[in-house]
Amino acid sequence: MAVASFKLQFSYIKSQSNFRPALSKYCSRSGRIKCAATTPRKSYNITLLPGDGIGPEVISVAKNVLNLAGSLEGIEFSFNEMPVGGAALDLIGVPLPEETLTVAKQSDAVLLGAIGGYKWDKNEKHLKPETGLLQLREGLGVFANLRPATVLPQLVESSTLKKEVAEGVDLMVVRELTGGIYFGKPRGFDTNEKGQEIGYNTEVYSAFEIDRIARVAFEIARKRNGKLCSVDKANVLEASMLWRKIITALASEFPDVELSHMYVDNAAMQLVRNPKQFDTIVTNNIFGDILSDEASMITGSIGMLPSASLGSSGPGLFEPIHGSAPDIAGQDKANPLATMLSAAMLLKYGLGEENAATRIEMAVLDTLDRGFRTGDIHSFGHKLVGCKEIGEEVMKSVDSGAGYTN
Ligand SMILES: NC(=O)c1ccc[n+]([C@@H]2O[C@H](COP(=O)([O-])OP(=O)(O)OC[C@H]3O[C@@H](n4cnc5c(N)ncnc54)[C@H](O)[C@@H]3O)[C@@H](O)[C@H]2O)c1
Ligand SMILES: CC(C)[C@H](C(=O)O)[C@@H](O)C(=O)O
Repeated sequence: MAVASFKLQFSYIKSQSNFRPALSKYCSRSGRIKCAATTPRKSYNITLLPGDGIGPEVISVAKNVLNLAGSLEGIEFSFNEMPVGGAALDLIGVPLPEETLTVAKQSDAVLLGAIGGYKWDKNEKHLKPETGLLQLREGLGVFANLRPATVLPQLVESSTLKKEVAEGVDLMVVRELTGGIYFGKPRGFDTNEKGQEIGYNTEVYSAFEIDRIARVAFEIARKRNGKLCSVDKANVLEASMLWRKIITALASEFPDVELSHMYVDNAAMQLVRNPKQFDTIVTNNIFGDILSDEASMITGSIGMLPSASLGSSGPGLFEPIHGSAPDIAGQDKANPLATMLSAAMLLKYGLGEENAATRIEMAVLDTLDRGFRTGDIHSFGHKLVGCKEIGEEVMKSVDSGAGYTN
């Protein structure tokens, strides 16, 4: 089937032509979320953070695709590759070196692979690769994490859900990324009154943090299908009670958006029961982490889901939602499509280069149309290839402009 006919498959993409001006309107009103570059430029500095495990493998092919799609649109990139996570621990002794954060902050956008691995799992908290990633998100101030989950017609068979359940699923998880239990204090280890060891964390949200992520989510829902589901645990947690109160109060500013609320346990169940009921989901940091992994599997594989993390100023951070996959690292088995689609989000949300982004998206669809699959999305009758080969196939599709009509 022709790629062009699938141009609307990524509805988060479809909505972008409307989304960006809407975001700009939002920016000028509240000044709380970064707008992509307003003055078109043709030369950008990109910080590449390959990280650990399959991170370097997926970044290597995504970088080539980004470069080629950019060059076809007259865009030049200069890449600065910096260490983060376990790679930085091994090299410098900390999971986020100061220089990495400085270079990232000075760039136009940041593309990250993944961090983490068995080697560092027993490290103290401040020496864990994951701590480096959280410091990076905090340091860049990227509070809004957009995780689109779209079931592509080519991959319906790769979903573990029945065809009729998975087909046509197209949702966006808007995850709050710099607050909640990930960052809340007090936290730590101690001993209780019985002399037993304890570990504790704090789920805390200010009205300000809820308001700013909710505004982003309402704007996104408005430009998609006008449905926003706020997921919380307001039957138990005070932080969720405030979350629900603030979001409910905000709804009057968005009369065109149909707001609903759902407890997270029910949402987890509903996502596999009837995922098509969801359009845009807004939720806190930890629920968003879990629900987006769950949503990824509806689409066939966690190796398909990209993400964009945006703040009120400075560069955005773009990364696949998967981890470093130590079980397949170094074996050329990783699916790099999530990272390529993250590169497309970088072009679109981070730089305002919609045409180059569309070139990548269409090339991914064309490659799938031509039957190429990595192991995680492979099904009968398709060509099983590795990370490098599917990367080369996507490059061919970008080069030929298959499915791309400007
Ligand atoms: N953003 C990040 O960098 C990030 C996200 C999640 C986990 N992690 C870290 O990654 C490490 C491993 O975590 P995990 O195993 O829980 O999650 P994971 O996402 O790395 O892997 C889960 C499963 O999905 C598979 N998988 C993941 N990405 C894939 C891809 N692109 N292609 C094919 N298969 C893929 C893996 O092989 C594995 O079986 C941990 O150290 C964790 O902290 C990092
Ligand atoms: C590695 C970890 C810190 C991270 C998170 O929990 O946010 C990961 O699961 C993700 O979703 O990017």
